[in-house]
Amino acid sequence: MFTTIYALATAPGRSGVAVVRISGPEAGSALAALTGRPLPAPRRAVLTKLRDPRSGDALDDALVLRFTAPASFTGEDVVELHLHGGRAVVSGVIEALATLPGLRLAEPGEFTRRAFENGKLDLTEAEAVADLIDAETNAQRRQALRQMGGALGRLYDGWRERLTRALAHIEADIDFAEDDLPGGVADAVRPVIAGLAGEIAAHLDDGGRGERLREGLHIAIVGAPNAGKSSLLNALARRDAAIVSARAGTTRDIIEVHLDLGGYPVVLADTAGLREAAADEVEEEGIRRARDRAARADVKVAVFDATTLPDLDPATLDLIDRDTVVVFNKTDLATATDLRPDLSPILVSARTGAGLKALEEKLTEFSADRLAIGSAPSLTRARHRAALTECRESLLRALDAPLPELAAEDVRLASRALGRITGRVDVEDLLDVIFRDFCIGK
Ligand SMILES: Nc1nc2c(ncn2[C@@H]2O[C@H](COP(=O)(O)OP(=O)(O)OP(=O)(O)O)[C@@H](O)[C@H]2O)c(=O)[nH]1
Ligand SMILES: [K+]
Ligand SMILES: [Mg+2]
Repeated sequence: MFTTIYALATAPGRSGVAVVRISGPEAGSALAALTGRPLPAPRRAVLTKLRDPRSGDALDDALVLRFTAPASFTGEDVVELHLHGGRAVVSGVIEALATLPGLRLAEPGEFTRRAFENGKLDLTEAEAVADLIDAETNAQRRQALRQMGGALGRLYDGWRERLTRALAHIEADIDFAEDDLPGGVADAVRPVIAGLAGEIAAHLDDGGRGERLREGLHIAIVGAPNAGKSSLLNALARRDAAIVSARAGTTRDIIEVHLDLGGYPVVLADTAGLREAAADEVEEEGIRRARDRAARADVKVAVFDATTLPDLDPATLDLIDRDTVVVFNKTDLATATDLRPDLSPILVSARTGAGLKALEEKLTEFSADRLAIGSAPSLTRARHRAALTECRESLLRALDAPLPELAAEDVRLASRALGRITGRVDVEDLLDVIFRDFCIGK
């Protein structure tokens, strides 16, 4: 039997309204203890006085709402207290709840975990709840909502069903086999397994867009010292995030800002200027980090100082590849900027703001290309990727198995790997890891 848990479900701090959520068998009696009145009808908001059950002290005039099991988010009896969002109101109610028997403060993610354990959500849907709460851009919200609606879970469950039928087929073959039957997987099942292995491979081969969309596209600004990288970062972020100075070698650490580019999440990084002769070991380390970040970035912005044209910094030129946007900066000072059309440079001035819109549009284009989600749901977590890779490997082994018994075992393993993604098979060991990422009250 579950204990009854409670927590502030809204962000801590002063607010217009704060919601305290209670879930478990004692939720109703906790509400009665606070109001001193009979329980209101389920799903009906009622305005009522809340009092400390020990002292009778008035705590708030609150809107209260209850849901009865199993028709609630967690599948248990649930009470929501919509309080005035003052610190003393919230702490008074939380302290009053702590004195009631059978109640305790919820752990991070415990409400959602209970929803999973009570069969209200599969694991991919539970993960999507966390993603929706964390969503900062439109594209992230769309992906989270789709997954929360069960799109990903249905895809994996559908695959699992096909495997279950294939397995039944193989097992029937084993049971009814004549002695002289050829070994391995029967011809009827072979295309089913091969087809599924192919679909999983295609699903895995999505360039990681679902995972990237959750985390943001990593864009690194690179270039020679004083090219104006930090100035450009500040202009794009519309705030003074990085120090700008006329001294070459100003930036050492990586400075990150989070941007919303046309609905796509981007992590834009400013880096140390690249040069051979670093002034000291700190700058040297900065340059090492810059190169490392450039190598790991999804997209690079290579910044050149337009006033030195036609000379272009060779170290920066070296980094240009198909994932690079080339920028000529300081065009407010330069006259000849029509050089090197082969690089398709975007002409900007971080100082005047000229060309920044074109640069933003170009980066939005890159983001859309790498993050846009198609009609099929994309996998969103390394956990899913690992399980799907394992599933596919088992299927390929099944196709090569010399005996139907061995093929059956591989198909069983494949099905188990899929079941662990949605939580259809035993996943007790995973739950702590998955729900650890949630905060208290979710
Ligand atoms: N006129 C003009 N000056 C610029 C422009 N962008 C940057 N600057 C100046 O160029 C100098 C260097 O700018 P930073 O943004 O610090 O250059 P950086 O590439 O980050 O330099 P490091 O961090 O040292 O590698 C500063 O004096 C800026 O004010 C621009 O578009 N026009
Ligand atoms: K500088
Ligand atoms: Mg800088």
